Amino acid sequence: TGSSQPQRMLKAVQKNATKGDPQSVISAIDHYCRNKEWAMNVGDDKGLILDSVLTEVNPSAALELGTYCGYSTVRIARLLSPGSKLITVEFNPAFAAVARQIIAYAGLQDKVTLVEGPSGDLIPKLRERFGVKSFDFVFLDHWKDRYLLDTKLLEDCGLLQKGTVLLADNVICPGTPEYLKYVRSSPRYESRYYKSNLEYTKLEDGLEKSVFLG
Ligand SMILES: COCc1ccccc1-c1cc(O)c2[nH]cnc(=O)c2c1
Ligand SMILES: [Mg+2]
Repeated sequence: TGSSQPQRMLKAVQKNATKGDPQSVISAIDHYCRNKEWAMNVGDDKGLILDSVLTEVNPSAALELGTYCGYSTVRIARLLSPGSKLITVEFNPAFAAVARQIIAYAGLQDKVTLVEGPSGDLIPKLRERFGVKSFDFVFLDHWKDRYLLDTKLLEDCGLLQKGTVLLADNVICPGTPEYLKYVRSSPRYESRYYKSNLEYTKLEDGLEKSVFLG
């Protein structure tokens, strides 16, 4: 049996990036996925929007749903202020194993806690396990049919506070219609669409930024 795509991505990072240099890890993954093998990282186009929203929010407690190989984990963690933390949740153990190595290669392991398991089971345990009061920023990039369920779960667990920013990937492709309808119609959210491209393609995709109003 040969290597998996995540393992090939890790090899590309180890070959082409500089240990401890997050930007080189990001560039190595983007180069590999654009020129060798497409992969479902948020990518460089949408990544610039993620960077700008992240910089604006400057969260002390951030949550990512859907780690995959850790590309957006590295993009987020590299911009966190000292002492700020990112918790990232991944269901697939093979993805998590590669992500841990890519996050460590970037030198960001002290800012990131990777938790393996289903988001629906883990979200209610984040407070007791990690002492999280609430999140300032949430990046949704996992199963599209979990976006709305997990958003409601975060609300019900009191893990969102007035001003918390939710940023959702893939709201056009593959698409998250129920989630969009909810955040755009609920009086509890102020929502805005950032048009972009599906990673490494010319197809449309975008990010939806939704501020929780409390
Ligand atoms: C497995 O489908 C891959 C794919 C194929 C065609 C179009 C989009 C996607 C896609 C793109 C993404 O950024 C994604 N992000 C997170 N979880 C996903 O399942 C996901 C899927
Ligand atoms: Mg995505």
